[in-house]
Amino acid sequence: MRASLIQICVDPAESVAARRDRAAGLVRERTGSDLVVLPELWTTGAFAFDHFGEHAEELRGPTFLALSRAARDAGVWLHGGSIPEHDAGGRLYNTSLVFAPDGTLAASYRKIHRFGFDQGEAVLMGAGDRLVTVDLPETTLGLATCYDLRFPEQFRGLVDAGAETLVVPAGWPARRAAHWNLLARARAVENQAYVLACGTAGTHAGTEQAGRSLVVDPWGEVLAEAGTEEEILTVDFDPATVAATRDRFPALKDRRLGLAEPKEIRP
Ligand SMILES: NC(=O)CCC(=O)C(=O)O
Repeated sequence: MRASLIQICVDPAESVAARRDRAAGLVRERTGSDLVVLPELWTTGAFAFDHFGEHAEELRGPTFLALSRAARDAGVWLHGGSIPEHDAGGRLYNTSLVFAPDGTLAASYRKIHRFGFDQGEAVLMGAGDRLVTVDLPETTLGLATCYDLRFPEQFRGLVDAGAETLVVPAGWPARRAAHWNLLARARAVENQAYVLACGTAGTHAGTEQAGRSLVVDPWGEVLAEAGTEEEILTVDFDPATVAATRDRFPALKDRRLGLAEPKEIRP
């Protein structure tokens, strides 16, 4: 299976409309890949909180249409990264869109863990409450977005739902690049799954982006890693390695669920 991660540069000097056209063009050039992945909130920038409302779209808005056509033209599965979505009531969500090769929407996923503590995304956007997997002919994708990477229970839930390839679009900042790499590898090792982690390049809202997109195999080996600039990372991987790894080293079978609550021990 061939995956291409488009680590696009989010530069405030480029308009959202221009970046949308450019991203669609980059997807069209990936004919021959099975799966193409874009990062989190690449239209606005994940840290451009002040612009979330201005650039929010209904689910089937301009970015949806551009990505749907690009997926169809390229004949690829497309994880279109995420958009700032507004629902009918005007509530915002950080929503990922996955398209089938005929351009139809295969799945959408609203980011569950919002970043910012009491600021930014955490107060501006609503939280998703649904784990999402997507069946491709070769593998089952499990969806998560950026800050979700810090919450292993979400990934275990995806694995329990059948996920073998965990896809994580992100807008991860450069100052925590070491966490990005470590957490992506940890999620791959503990879940014995592929991790496709696609970030952005550039600096927006004063936040330098890490780039450093990576693909990790179920044994924790980094198959490919991008630099810090705009780049397309293309990797061939064998989805059958997930089952082979889980058979050879069946740690997932040794889980101890439903343990008793800790007892208070008095001296
Ligand atoms: N957009 C994000 O979710 C950023 C997450 C982040 O910076 C971190 O977890 O660190």
